Order: sequence, then structure tokens, then C-alpha cells
Amino acid sequence: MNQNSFQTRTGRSVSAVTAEEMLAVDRVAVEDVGLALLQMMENAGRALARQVHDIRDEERVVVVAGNGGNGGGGLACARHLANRDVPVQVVLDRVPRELTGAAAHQHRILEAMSVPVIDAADGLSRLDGPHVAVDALIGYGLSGEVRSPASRYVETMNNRFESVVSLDVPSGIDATTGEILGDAVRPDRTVTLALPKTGLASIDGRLLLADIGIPKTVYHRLDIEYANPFGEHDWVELVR
Ligand SMILES: NC(=O)C1=CN([C@@H]2O[C@H](COP(=O)(O)OP(=O)(O)OC[C@H]3O[C@@H](n4cnc5c(N)ncnc54)[C@H](O)[C@@H]3O)[C@@H](O)[C@H]2O)[C@@H](O)CC1
Ligand SMILES: [K+]
Repeated sequence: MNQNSFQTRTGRSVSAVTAEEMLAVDRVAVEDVGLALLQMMENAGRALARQVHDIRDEERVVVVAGNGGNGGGGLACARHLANRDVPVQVVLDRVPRELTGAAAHQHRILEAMSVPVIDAADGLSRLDGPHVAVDALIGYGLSGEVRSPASRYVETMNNRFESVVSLDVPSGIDATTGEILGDAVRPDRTVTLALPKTGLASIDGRLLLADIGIPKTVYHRLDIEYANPFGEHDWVELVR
């Protein structure tokens, strides 16, 4: 198989992109084609919630969120789970007033819904009973080795939970090279968005690709080979 592509179980080839290429996809989608970030994030959050429903038995869910697009998608997922009466709480890597942009927007909605939000790192290790963790700390925006307090959250997610579902890229993995920068989440599943990232070739667990609504003109404008990998579905499993 080409190093820069993944395959669906039915043998369709899917191009993989670097973090830089994905950033360009986002830019063209928003600036040239007119998609809104929150539109794509809504699809990301719903796709992630779908996989949590699938992996979960009776456990409670904890969404571990950072302040970027990855955290925002995790917070949208928390809303979708709460809407389906799943017991869910959120742990942030900072105090809520330090959230900005889309993450702050998603957090405001959770506050209005009274979804519990904890902002202390030790909150994660004090949870009672079995939990599924959603890893929405860092996605393709990782820069440098994972710093504290995120590094402590990564360690706790790896040691404390029944199962872990990562959004887009397991936190701590370089989305382009696959290198572990300091420490990284070892997920049971990763829900990657729009296109797989080149660094996902050797991660732990199952890899699912979710459709977040980006039309093919965006890929074609960037000379990225693309043929609908989803068929009539919203997500598809990828093999490496
Ligand atoms: N069209 C898309 O591609 C979409 C992307 N979304 C998500 O947005 C992500 C990209 O968003 P961003 O560019 O905001 O970046 P990320 O959210 O991936 O990363 C930024 C966050 O990571 C933290 N961080 C970065 N390096 C760190 C380090 N070394 N140690 C500790 N913390 C660190 C930052 O403080 C910040 O909270 C994607 O991975 C994806 O999950 C979706 O939410 C919506 C649509
Ligand atoms: K992540």
C-alpha cells in the first residue's frame, strides 16, 4: 500500500494528508468555499458520540478537552451524549475563563445544560467507577512535546479507563510523522476527520474516518486525490 494512503475495508484507497495539508483543507473550506468551522465541528462531535455509544456498555463518559478545534469537537460530543441521556462530564486542561473561540462557544452551551465541568488535573484521577474517556485534548495542532497539565491527563487516560476514544489524532502523536512527542494517548479507537493524517499509520486501536461535510471541490482545489470513501454512510473504518 502507498505510504500516503489508507484503505477502507472494501478496498477503496483514501489519501492521507499532513497537518499542513489539513490546515490548507480547512482554510479553503472556510475562506474559499464558505463552510463554517462550527458546521464541521458539529459533524465531528456527532461522529465521535456515535463511536462512544458503540464502545460503551454502562460506563459513564468523561470528555477530556483542550482549547483548540480538537477540544471544541470533544465538547460538542459531550452535548450529543448528554442529549441522549448518557452520564457525561468534562475535564478541561485549563480554567473555563481561559477557553477561547469555538471551544468557549461549545463550553457555554454545556454550562447552560448543566453538564458537569471540572478544570483540575486531579479531577480525572478522582472519578468513581468505570468510565470511557474521550480524548479531545490535542489534534493536528500539537506543537512540541506534550506539556503539563496535558501530559498528566495523557498518563491518566492510558492507565485509568475501560476504553479511550481519540478525536482526530491520539493526543501526543505528531499528525504528520506519527512520532510520540513526550507521551501519547493509546486509544482503543480514533475518529479521524475528513481525511486520515499521515501520522496515523502505526497508532494503536481501530481507525474510523468521519465525514464532516467537506465537499470534493475543496480537495480538488488543492490537488488532493479524492473519491468519496463513505458510500452512503457518515463514517467508514480504515485499514493500514
Ligand atoms: N475541518 C477540520 O479539520 C476540523 C477540525 N477540527 C479539529 O480541530 C483540530 C485542529 O484544531 P487546532 O488547530 O485548534 O489545534 P488542536 O486543537 O489540535 O491543538 C491546539 C490545542 O492543543 C494544545 N497544545 C498544542 N501543543 C501542545 C503541547 N505541546 N502540550 C500541551 N498542549 C498543547 C493547545 O494549547 C490547544 O489547546 C483537529 O485536529 C480536529 O480535531 C474539528 O473540531 C472541526 C473541523
Ligand atoms: K485528540
